[in-house]
Amino acid sequence: MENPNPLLHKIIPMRRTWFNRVFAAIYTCAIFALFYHHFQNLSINSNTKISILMLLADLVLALNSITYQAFRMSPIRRVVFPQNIPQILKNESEYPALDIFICTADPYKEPPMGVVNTALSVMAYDYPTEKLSVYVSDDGGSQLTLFAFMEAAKFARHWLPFCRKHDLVERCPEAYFASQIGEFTEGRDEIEMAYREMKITVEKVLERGDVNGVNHITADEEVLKSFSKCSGIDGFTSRNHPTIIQILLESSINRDVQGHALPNLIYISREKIATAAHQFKAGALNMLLRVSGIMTNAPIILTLDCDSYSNDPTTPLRALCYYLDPKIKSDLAYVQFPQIFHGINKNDIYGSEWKSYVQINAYGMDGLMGPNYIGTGSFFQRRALFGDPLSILLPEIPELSPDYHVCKPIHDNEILALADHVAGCRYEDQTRWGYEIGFNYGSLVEDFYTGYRLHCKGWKSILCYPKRPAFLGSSPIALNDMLCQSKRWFMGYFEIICCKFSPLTFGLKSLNLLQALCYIHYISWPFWSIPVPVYAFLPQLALINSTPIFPKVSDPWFYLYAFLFVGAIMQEFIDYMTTGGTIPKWWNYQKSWLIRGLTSFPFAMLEYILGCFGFSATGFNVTSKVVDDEQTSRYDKGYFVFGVSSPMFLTITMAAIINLVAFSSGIEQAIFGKERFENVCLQICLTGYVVVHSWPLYEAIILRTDKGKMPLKITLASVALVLVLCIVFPLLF
Ligand SMILES: O=c1ccn([C@@H]2O[C@H](COP(=O)(O)OP(=O)(O)O[C@H]3O[C@H](CO)[C@@H](O)[C@H](O)[C@H]3O)[C@@H](O)[C@H]2O)c(=O)[nH]1
Ligand SMILES: [Mn+2]
Repeated sequence: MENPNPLLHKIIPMRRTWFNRVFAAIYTCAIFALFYHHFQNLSINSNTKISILMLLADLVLALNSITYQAFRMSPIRRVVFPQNIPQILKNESEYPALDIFICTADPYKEPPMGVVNTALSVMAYDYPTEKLSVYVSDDGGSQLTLFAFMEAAKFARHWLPFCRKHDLVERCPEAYFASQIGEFTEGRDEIEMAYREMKITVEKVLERGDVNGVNHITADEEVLKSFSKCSGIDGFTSRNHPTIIQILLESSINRDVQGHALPNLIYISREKIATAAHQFKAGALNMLLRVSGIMTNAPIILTLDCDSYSNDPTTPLRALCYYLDPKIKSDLAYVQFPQIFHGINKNDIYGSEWKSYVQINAYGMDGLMGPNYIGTGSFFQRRALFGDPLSILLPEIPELSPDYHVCKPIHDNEILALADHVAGCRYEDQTRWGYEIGFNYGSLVEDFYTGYRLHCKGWKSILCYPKRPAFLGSSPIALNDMLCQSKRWFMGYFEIICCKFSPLTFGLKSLNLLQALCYIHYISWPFWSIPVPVYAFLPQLALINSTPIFPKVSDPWFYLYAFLFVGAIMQEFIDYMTTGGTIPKWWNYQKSWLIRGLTSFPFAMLEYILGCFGFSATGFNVTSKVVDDEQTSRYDKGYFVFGVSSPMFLTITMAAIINLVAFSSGIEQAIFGKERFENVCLQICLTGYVVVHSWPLYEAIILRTDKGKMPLKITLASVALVLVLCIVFPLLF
């Protein structure tokens, strides 16, 4: 007999929880002891300036470590059983509709073929086709992206049946053709040829920067019409143009080569004028929320970055395992899949996996109110973007309400006119969009902020972490790109700390305490710009000047320092290794924190402060997804890619140099007995730790000759600045 309530999901608590709790208690006590020691020191020490700086640094580290424990109080893992869904949903028509949002912003940083691949991979989902709608938002307002999508719509007619026929797992064409070399699949050669042809055409057009003159375009009148919208207007730029909506595929009309329905595919570039704030990605998402509301109004929405293609066609069914459970659905805002990247090198030299963020901490929040929203790979309940779980907040027009039933076809003139209206750049003026309805404005990490605000309203979220990654995205391989990306995030965190809804005030009141501590942990990341530079320069400069600043080996306080340092590192190490990490990756992740602490964090702080005084405008600088073969090969071999003369390289080069100097000086002092080894032991150990981490820098400064090495300008400037520091230090302290 069939089970009326088949099992869809299950929770598995993690075994280490008790150990975590005991450790948290001991570690917190040790931190309090440290501050006792600090204040004792302040009252007797002659060198108060150094002590105050060290105290400040330790305060930030303490806040970070204590809040870090919140993630470890009740971590859980979950399992889903999508194979049981057919017992509940007997017909395809019973499946809830799914609207998929893909955002892109610049055809030169985000190559249209990449965006097209993402779209094709989700159009081919194992899900009733008539229920799928893919909406592409193009903030670049580019005819090149539109052109690529017109080609993709034609290709989809072949690609979707091909995936279905061979039951492919890999449904992103580029990834499929790259992975299956040598295997025989019937019809593969033909379809690969069609794909390559499309790719060449699109790339040629991109190179020329213009679609006019491509032979088969001029033949098609419909196509001409939409392009004339893009380019026929005087002064048309990506920042100044009317709304462009192009229905590329309509499920009720278009068929694939086997006569099956195709999903809806709609291209939209919202209206832009120079004087209106367009709110970056959050603005784009809200526009998509409205346009999709008018056209299909699906109850479930998947948001994707242009580079996160689907790596598993069953993903929507996994999300459905939660949305089909009425007990869970009532206050479930989103099901978050982790952000996993392809193309990261073997030992992940930049720590780009963000393992603690993506995996370890996410399991921890999942046991509380749920993981934070990370902008991509998230299945939202549309209703959650309108008010709290108990009371719905209705938008200005009834057609935008999450429970409105659309009864006209997409191409209907009324629908199109209304869609055009709600995509207008003045539409949101004097409305609650971006503040109480939809995705939240006010932070460069709109994703994090939106998830946080939803949790504050009482919504929950769930982490779905299947073995096979559901999505794969791209991650920067040039160090400067990576640092600029983190800098943008940290500026976003600053905006959140300082806003009216800061987790430090509003969050603590509205959330469960542990969940609030998790959010505080993240928003306190930018303050790493205090301890890392302090610990990277101060003990070193003091060592060069033979000034001991930590307790000596015979002092009992020495063991406290040792415990705090080793304890923190070991906790991370255990977390890392028990979630499938390797030792080199863990080591590099440590390094990445030191690097960010000297670059992205302080630069974000500086830029944020300058911004407050009106000296710099904060903006969403899109991360480049262009693949540079030369850089990639260097990165794949495990080398840092410097190359450009970025000011952010100055601080890390300075730290590398000064630590080397201090380390040699410390060893010399110890050997020649000027300062007894036990007095400066901790300083020498710390300096040695940084020196070992700085190896890639020494290599890039001295040994490398390739284009990715450290520019000579940066090295010379750093040496000069280090000299200045060495001269100034004895005068100041
Ligand atoms: O004005 C804009 C700026 C960006 N985007 C899109 O936003 C996405 C993310 O941009 P990206 O440059 O890749 O930023 P990342 O830092 O890699 O993105 C991470 O961090 C962002 C918040 O800073 C989140 O929105 C993303 O989901 C998350 O992957 C891309 O698809 C862009 O096309 C827009 O649509 N409009
Ligand atoms: Mn990205």
